[in-house]
Order: sequence, then structure tokens, then C-alpha cells
Amino acid sequence: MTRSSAPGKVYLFGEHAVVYGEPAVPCAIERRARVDARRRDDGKLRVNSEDLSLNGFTVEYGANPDDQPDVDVPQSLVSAAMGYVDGAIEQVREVTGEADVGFDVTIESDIPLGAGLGSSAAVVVAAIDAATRELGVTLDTDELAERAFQTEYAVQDGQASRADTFCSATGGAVRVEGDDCRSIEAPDLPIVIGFDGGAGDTGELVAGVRGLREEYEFAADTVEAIGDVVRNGEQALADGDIEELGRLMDFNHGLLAALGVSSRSLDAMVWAARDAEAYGAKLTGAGGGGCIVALDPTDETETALSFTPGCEEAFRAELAEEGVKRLE
Ligand SMILES: Nc1ncnc2c1ncn2[C@@H]1O[C@H](COP(=O)(O)OP(=O)(O)OP(=O)(O)O)[C@@H](O)[C@H]1O
Ligand SMILES: C[C@@](O)(CCO)CC(=O)[O-]
Ligand SMILES: [Mg+2]
Repeated sequence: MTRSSAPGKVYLFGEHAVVYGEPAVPCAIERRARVDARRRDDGKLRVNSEDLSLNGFTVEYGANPDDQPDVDVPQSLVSAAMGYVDGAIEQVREVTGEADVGFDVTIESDIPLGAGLGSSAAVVVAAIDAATRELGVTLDTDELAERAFQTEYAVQDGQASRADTFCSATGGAVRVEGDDCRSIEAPDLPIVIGFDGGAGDTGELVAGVRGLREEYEFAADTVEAIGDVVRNGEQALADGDIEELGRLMDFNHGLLAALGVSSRSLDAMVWAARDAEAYGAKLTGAGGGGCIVALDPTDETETALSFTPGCEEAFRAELAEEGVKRLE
């Protein structure tokens, strides 16, 4: 058996716009998905995840995509929940040339699902890494990130950037613009996260922005304006100017809200952070519900969030220097 873990992430800047070629700066955080993979010679894939929305179910099915899973819930639910793991195993079969290999996969994750902290990318990166190593193949980080991206791209219907997967595979702070992905220096940031307990569907939210962008020129301009905010943000990061970083995060949130991907509870948490004099606050990831990220070296934002109706949990996040970790 092999075991790998990979971190989740927050976006300092640039989600959504990054899908259309603008730059983005995500930053890995110490919340991880751990995946165990054990080879099976009967070609079946068995996935056990305690924290899927189907309430901790186990699915078992064959390598043949027409095989029905052995589970008592509608197939559409299973496909929606399993898409990323399935896609990851497809990549493993392709890269190792073992088209009929099966696996027992066990996932343990402390990244909430669909909440903007990159649970899908972390699960996919850790699953591809563990399952390829189980077959005696170790991918370098760039290839691992690329294979993980191909998985997200397929599951999100061709609407995905390399940002989440590259960040999860590499760790640290990264900059992604199209297929140009690199690590960047970042100061130690006082990151506070507020979580509303909810989730948004990344594929649907991305499709919504795409539609707006096609319909209205000002929506396309908004996407470009996010790119400008990111470029300014990169300068602020390089200068270690945290006040400017915060101001730009506030601006970025406003533009995301204009694109329709914020929500009442995300806005409430952003305002609570601003009222608590955080340097800045914005939603992170696809939006629709889930998490905000704020910068505040004091306890004020965390305390204010814990009293904000709609906020279920507030916590500090450390930057994860290391991306994928090989545990066994
Ligand atoms: N612990 C897990 N076990 C199995 N699958 C998981 C797990 N965590 C996440 N996933 C997969 O990832 C999907 C959620 O991915 P989605 O991209 O919608 O949200 P996210 O990655 O958490 O947030 P964002 O993309 O906004 O950062 C789940 O529906 C499931 O398919
Ligand atoms: C919304 C998005 O930009 C980030 C989701 O975490 C989608 C993507 O980059 O694939
Ligand atoms: Mg995701």
C-alpha cells in the first residue's frame, strides 16, 4: 500500500479570471487530503471516503465504465461525488500503461468539500501520486500537477485552470497564468479563514461566469480587471506591503461579487472581517458558499467571525511549504 497527502489552498487573488488566461496567486495551506492506494488485480475500483456528501459510503465497481457500482443510491449521485477520484485513476491507468488495473482507495481529508479550499485538487493530486507509486512509477511534480489538471479539466467540462492542482502538488505560494505555472516567494501571511458550512459547485459557478462573460462586455471587462488587481497584488507581495495586499483583496472580492459568485453568508463574513479591521478579505475559490480568506495578525477577525451569523467555523491557516507528501 502507498499513501500520499496533498494540501488545500486559498486564493490570495485571481480565481475565476484565471480560467480565461489572467494570472492568479493561490497559496497552499496546512489542511490536507490523505489517500491510500492498494493495487487490486480484479480491475475493480473501491473507494472509501468518510467525508463525502453521500454520508460515508463505499462504492465498488469494475474497470469497465458500463459496470454499475455496487451501491444503493442513484448512479447520478455517485458519479457526481466520485468524478474526481474516477478521473484520477483513469490518469494513473494511462500514465502507467496498466489499463485494467484496479485499486482500493481510502481518502481521509480535513478540507471541507466544495468550500473553496481546493478539496478536489488535493484529493486528485494525492490519489494520482499514491496510485502511480503503488504501481512502481513516481511522477515528478510537474507531471503530477499536469495529470491532476487534466482530471479537473475533464470533470469540470473543460472549464478549469492549472492553479489549484499546481498549487496542491507544489505547495507554497504559486503564480499561474495559462500554462505558465511557477512558485513565488511570499511573506508569512496572517491568514484567517471563515467557513459558512456550505458549498458551491465549481463546475456550475465557472459556467455561470462564462455565460456572463459571453453575454456582456462589461463582464468580460470585469474578468480583465481582476487580472489587473492580481498584477498589483503580485507587486504588493514582492514588496511585503500587507496593507496594500489587503486593499487589493477587498477589491478582488467586489469584482467576484459583481460576477455573481459571492453569497449572502460569504459577504457577511467579508464584512465582519472588514469591521474587525482585517487588512482585507475576500471569498476564496469558486464561491457560491464556503470560505472567505482574510488577513489579520490580531485575534479580532477570528473572534468577529465566530459571532457572525452564517459563519460556522473560523480558524487560522498556516502556509503549507510542502505540496504532495509521500507518507508510505
Ligand atoms: N474527501 C473526499 N473524498 C472523495 N472525494 C472528494 C473529497 N473531497 C473532495 N472530493 C471531490 O471533490 C468535489 C468537490 O470539488 P469542488 O471543486 O466542487 O470543490 P473544492 O475543490 O472543495 O472547492 P474549489 O474548487 O472552489 O476550491 C467533491 O464533490 C468530490 O467529488
Ligand atoms: C473558480 C476556479 O478559478 C478556482 C476554483 O478553486 C476554477 C479553476 O481555476 O479551475
Ligand atoms: Mg475544486
